[in-house]
Amino acid sequence: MENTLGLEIIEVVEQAAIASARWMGKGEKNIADQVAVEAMRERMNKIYMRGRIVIGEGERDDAPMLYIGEEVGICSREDAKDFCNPDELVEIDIAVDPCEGTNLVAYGQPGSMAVLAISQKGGLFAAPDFYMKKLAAPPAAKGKVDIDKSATENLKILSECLGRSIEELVVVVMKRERHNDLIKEIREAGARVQLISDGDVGAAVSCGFAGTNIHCLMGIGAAPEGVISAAAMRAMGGHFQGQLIYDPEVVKTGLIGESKQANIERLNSMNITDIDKVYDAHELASGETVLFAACGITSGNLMQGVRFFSGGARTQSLVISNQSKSARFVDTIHMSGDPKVVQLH
Ligand SMILES: O=C(COP(=O)(O)O)[C@@H](O)[C@H](O)[C@H](O)[C@H](O)COP(=O)(O)O
Ligand SMILES: [Mn+2]
Ligand SMILES: [Mn+2]
Repeated sequence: MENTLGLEIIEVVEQAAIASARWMGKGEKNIADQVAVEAMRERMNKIYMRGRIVIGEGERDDAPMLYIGEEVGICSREDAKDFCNPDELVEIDIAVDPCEGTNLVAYGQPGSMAVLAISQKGGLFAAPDFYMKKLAAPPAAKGKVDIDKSATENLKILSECLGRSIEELVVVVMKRERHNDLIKEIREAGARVQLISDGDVGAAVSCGFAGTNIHCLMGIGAAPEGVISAAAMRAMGGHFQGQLIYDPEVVKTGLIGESKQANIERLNSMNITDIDKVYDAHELASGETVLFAACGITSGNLMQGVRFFSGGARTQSLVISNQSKSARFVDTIHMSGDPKVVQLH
C-alpha cells in the first residue's frame, strides 16, 4: 500500500493545505474548509486506487464532497478492471480531515493541518460524529498509562516511563469548560498544561515524538479526529486510547444531540452496543497496514505551514507508516506557471 500510494497521498494533503492556506487569517473558516475539501477530493480522484471515505465530511449534513461512503480514486469506476492492475483494485478505507483546525486557519493561529489516514477495507473504525475522551502519550508509556486511571496516576506513570519529574511534563488539553476539573487536577499534580483552542490531532501526534515538548494529551475532543490520531500513533508505536462520549452534560458543547438517551440509541443503530468501551490504537486503526499523512497549513509543533512566494509555495508534510516503520518529513517546493524565482529558504 505504501509503495503504490506513498507519494500520491503526500500530494493529496499538500494540495488541500495549499488551498486552505490561501484563506489563512481571513476570518472565513467555512471557505478555508471548503477549498481544502475540494482540493483534496480533486487530487484523490486522480489516484489509481479504489478508496472509500469512512471518516469525512459530517455524517449529519448532506456534504456533497468527501462524504462518508463516497468512493474515490480512478479504480472505483465500474469499468476499472479494464485499466487498473490488481494492486490498485484492492479496496481501501480512508479517513480525512482536509482542514483540521478551521478556526486556526481562519484566525492565523498555529497548528492547523490537512490530514488523512489509510488502511485496508475495515481497517479504520468508522467513528460517528460523537465526542471521544482521549489519552495520547509517547511510545515509552504505551500500555502503561491508562484512560481509566486518574490524571494524577497517569502523570506519575508517565514521569517514570520518561525518566523526568512530573514538573517537567507538559499536557495538552483543549480549552473547554468541560475540562476545568481536569486542568485543575493536572496542575495540582505538578505538571504544566498547554491549552489549545482547536486541533487535537496535532497535539496527539506530537506526543509520539520526543522534542515537541508535549508529553501527553488528555480530555475530550471529536471522535473522527480520534481515529485519525490513533492511526498515526498505531503506525509509530505511541500510546492512544479513546472512549466515545455521548452525554451532552459531560461535553457542554454542541456536536451531539441534547438527549443522552437518543444519543445512545443513535450509537446502537450504528451497531455500537458496548457504548462505554475503551478502544486502543490497534482497535481504532486495526488494519494490517496503516498510513497517516498530514501537511501543515499553519506552522505547528510538527510541521511548518504553507509559505507562498512569487513563483509558488513550499510545504512540509509528515507521512507515518507501520509498514516501513518510518515517519517521513517531506519538504516540497511547488512551482506554478513559469516562476522567475524558486525560493530555497
Ligand atoms: O479542533 C477541532 C476542530 O476540527 P475542525 O472542525 O476539523 O477544524 C478538533 O481537533 C477537535 O477534536 C474537535 O472537533 C472539537 O473538540 C469538537 O468541538 P468542540 O465541541 O468545540 O469541543
Ligand atoms: Mn478536525
Ligand atoms: Mn476539519
